[in-house]
Amino acid sequence: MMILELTHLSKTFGAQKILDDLNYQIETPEILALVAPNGTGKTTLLNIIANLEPWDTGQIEILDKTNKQYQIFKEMTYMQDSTVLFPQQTGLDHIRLIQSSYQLSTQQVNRIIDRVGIRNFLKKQVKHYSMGMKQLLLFTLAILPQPKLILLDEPLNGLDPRAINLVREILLDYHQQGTTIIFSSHNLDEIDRLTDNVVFLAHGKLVKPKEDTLTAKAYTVVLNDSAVLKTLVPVAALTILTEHKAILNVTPARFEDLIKKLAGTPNEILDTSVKKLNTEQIYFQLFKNNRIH
Ligand SMILES: Nc1ncnc2c1ncn2[C@@H]1O[C@H](COP(=O)(O)OP(=O)(O)OP(=O)(O)O)[C@@H](O)[C@H]1O
Repeated sequence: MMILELTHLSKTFGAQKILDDLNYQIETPEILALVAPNGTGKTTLLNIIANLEPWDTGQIEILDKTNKQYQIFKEMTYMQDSTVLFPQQTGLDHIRLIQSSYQLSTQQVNRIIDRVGIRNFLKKQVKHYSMGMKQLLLFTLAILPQPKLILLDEPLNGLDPRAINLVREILLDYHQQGTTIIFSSHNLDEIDRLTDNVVFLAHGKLVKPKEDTLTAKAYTVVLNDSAVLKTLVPVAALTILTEHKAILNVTPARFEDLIKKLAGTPNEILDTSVKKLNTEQIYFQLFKNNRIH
């Protein structure tokens, strides 16, 4: 069964092309992070997947059903931003609404409330919630039905480190039980803690960096005089750590070339370690000026 299938998806707002013949498939349960600069179209894409926003062309299938069938919401939930909450209602009112829509047992609901640890403020009206409290309520609402697919739009926003840890643990648990999680975030360190499965929305497409598509690797090298690298490596690709140690962001071919050039000289590279690029490094490669439009 296909969990999510996006086929030839396009969307424009005026002159701005948000999605451009985008194709993407998820076949097995995964945790997928969606990353792009502000205003690129992450929320728009999630809204379109949930059929809350019209799109121009293309098809979306969720668990082998078109997303135009409202039944998809039996198997999928979507954590949007806090504007979807009702300020006059309590947290508990929101939870009861989900409980009755999905016919969840009180035992299941209580277990999840306690796991997220939000019981102490559930009787307050949402208008009196802090941003983090709203986020935790929204998160609880999204996980309550234990769906097969959860979309989360910036779920970590406004959460303190303990809450972030908790959300991470719960998402990992759900994933282990077979739930697919797609979340957007600007918190790149947190993304790396949660998953190494990251897609970047760039030029209207979802770009997945694979080993062979990475144009650079980070090499940490030890040599006699690290300053000598300034004459051989583009400044932007070089971070000098100490007199003898530097980090190079260069392609494998360029690195090999450098080793050959320095071999047998007083500045021969004495030791090397290679690090896979983290999401932040890939982000800055893809979105050089933090803008793609
Ligand atoms: N209803 C709309 N009408 C016109 N333009 C819109 C509309 N909704 C969104 N946009 C534009 O589409 C672009 C993508 O917006 P979107 O909210 O999807 O970005 P995002 O990647 O989620 O951004 P952020 O990281 O800031 O949350 C933005 O330039 C935004 O101004």
